[in-house]
Amino acid sequence: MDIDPVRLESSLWVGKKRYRAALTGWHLNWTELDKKNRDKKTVSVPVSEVIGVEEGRVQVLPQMSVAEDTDREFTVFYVKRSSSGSPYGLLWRLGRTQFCCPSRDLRDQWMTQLRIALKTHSPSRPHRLLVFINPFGGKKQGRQIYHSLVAPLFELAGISSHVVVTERANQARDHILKKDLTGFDGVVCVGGDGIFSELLHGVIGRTQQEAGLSEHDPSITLQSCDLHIGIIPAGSTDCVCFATVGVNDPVTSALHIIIGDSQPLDVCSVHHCSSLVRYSVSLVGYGFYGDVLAESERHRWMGPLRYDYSGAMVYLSNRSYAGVIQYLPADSQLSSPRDNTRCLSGCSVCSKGTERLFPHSPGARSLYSSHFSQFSSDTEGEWVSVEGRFRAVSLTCMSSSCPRSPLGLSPSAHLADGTGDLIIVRDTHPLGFLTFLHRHTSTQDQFDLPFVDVHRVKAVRFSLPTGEEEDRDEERERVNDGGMTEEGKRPSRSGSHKHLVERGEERGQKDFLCGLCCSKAPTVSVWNCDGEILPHTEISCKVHGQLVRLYARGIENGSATPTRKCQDGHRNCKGRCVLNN
Ligand SMILES: CCCCCCCCCCCCC/C=C/[C@@H](O)[C@H](COP(=O)(O)O)NC(=O)CCCCC
Ligand SMILES: Nc1ncnc2c1ncn2[C@@H]1O[C@H](COP(=O)(O)OP(=O)(O)O)[C@@H](O)[C@H]1O
Ligand SMILES: [Ca+2]
Repeated sequence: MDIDPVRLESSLWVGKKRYRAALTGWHLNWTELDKKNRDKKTVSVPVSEVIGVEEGRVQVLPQMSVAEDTDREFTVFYVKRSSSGSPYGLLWRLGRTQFCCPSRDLRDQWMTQLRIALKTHSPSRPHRLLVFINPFGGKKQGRQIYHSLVAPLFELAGISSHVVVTERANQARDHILKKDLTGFDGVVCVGGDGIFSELLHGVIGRTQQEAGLSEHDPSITLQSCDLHIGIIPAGSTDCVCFATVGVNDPVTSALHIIIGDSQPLDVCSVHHCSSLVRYSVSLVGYGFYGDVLAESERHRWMGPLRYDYSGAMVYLSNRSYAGVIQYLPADSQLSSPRDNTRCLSGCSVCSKGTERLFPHSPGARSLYSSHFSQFSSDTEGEWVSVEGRFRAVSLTCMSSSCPRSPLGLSPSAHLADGTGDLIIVRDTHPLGFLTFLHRHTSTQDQFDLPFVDVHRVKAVRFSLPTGEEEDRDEERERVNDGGMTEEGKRPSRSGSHKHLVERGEERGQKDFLCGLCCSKAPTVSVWNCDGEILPHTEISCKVHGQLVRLYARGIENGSATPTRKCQDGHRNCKGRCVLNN
């Protein structure tokens, strides 16, 4: 049993009020005392959420400065939860309390003990970070967001950072793959899902290189990555941040990074023939989502609004595509995409996933993962095949919630359970499809429609129906031209973009406004892989459980995240009634 002794207790002043302050191993508490020494209200801060301790009365913004140092005062900075701002996740803010001690000696004791407690109880905090800013992401405010909101917090927490403002697409990915990363505890991006994806590819690629594993072999169990990834949201969709933190807020994310939170994340690898094409964490989508992305690339100047405009255009173009989907179902005893649960911080489904994946001590984790993970059984089971015409085919490893769809593409998906959710929207009339899309914006169940199916899966394959297979020469040409860089066949984002937009035009996707009046609709769509167009139509996907780690902790339970009504009509039961039955 852990013993949590009181290390220091004394009477301190905050402003004109007297407090009894106590530092235990795990918590810093201060209780207001009335004139008769009776307890009034107590503030309790876990040591793991203390950001920093400074001598004197200190302020941080606009820059760190000592307002006054009477040699008996010290200031404690900590995480303070604020309920305002978002109904979906808790905003974190920097709390600050200035204490005054009866003597300088006591002040020094408090400072020393607090700093020792921080070191002892927060061993996973980063000391040195490599930060990539995409100056063109979202509303182009990445630089300003980092320097005004994030850098002062890192400085306060004693984190040193090396900042790279990117000058081209893929610079962050290449940097992580090739440069010396000695001394860095983690990598951070300031931007959207695209720059995050660069970090994801860099970190996974580098880890496999160092482990001597080939990323191209779909049958291999990849090595999970130790280098953590942090996301400061400054992009257009910011889905990965929203789905792992619950809000898109730079200060909240910076505080999660500082305290060294750690959230494992499932990753889907996408292959074509025997080559890796890309990794994805949020969306691998064909049909509607692919078409929206292809169309939106033409309207980048609109910023984040490009997706709304393109979404409307693609909807009006009323398209469906023929295809053959094969999937390998996950164990339906463990969870289901329709069990009405939410993956929240400390999720028990994901914890069971961790036990299955890494049943031994943390030290044995990497050895175990490469030999015995559940994914040694990822090819076990019966493949199921579905052929038809589809409005949309989507695979997501997480809920993919974002401001546009606060509960996400699959509200009950889990961040780290080793599975993905496959959502199949068969061809239907325009009003039916509009109902499906519209339900993403409310708490109505988008899966409760006769033309929609959802399956929890370990792997998925997509091919064109016999007679409509992709032209092999065209495939080869695209791979050589746009999809990969020369070194080690790693996927290239920008190259593939332009090429695929052009290729899309050849395929009849000239302009959706034109598509509305043209009678000849294209026979194939493109794949949207976390906001990038893939250079292939026929792909196979495999989910790798907990392959990477983010500086996050999942969505905290305190937030009033609205859930769907369960089968018994309860709201916010979070599936408990279903699970209890
Ligand atoms: C009538 C109302 C229709 C509303 C439909 C809402 C459906 C929203 C689902 C959003 C899923 C988001 C999955 C995440 C994808 C991102 O990785 C990707 C790139 O983001 P970024 O790098 O920040 O640009 N974003 C998209 O592909 C946008 C999809 C938008 C679809 C409308
Ligand atoms: N300096 C740069 N110039 C051009 N493109 C860049 C640069 N840095 C990153 N990118 C690319 O920009 C794309 C979009 O970035 P992202 O940060 O996701 O913004 P958004 O969310 O607005 O799409 C990504 O594909 C990323 O690789
Ligand atoms: Ca998952």
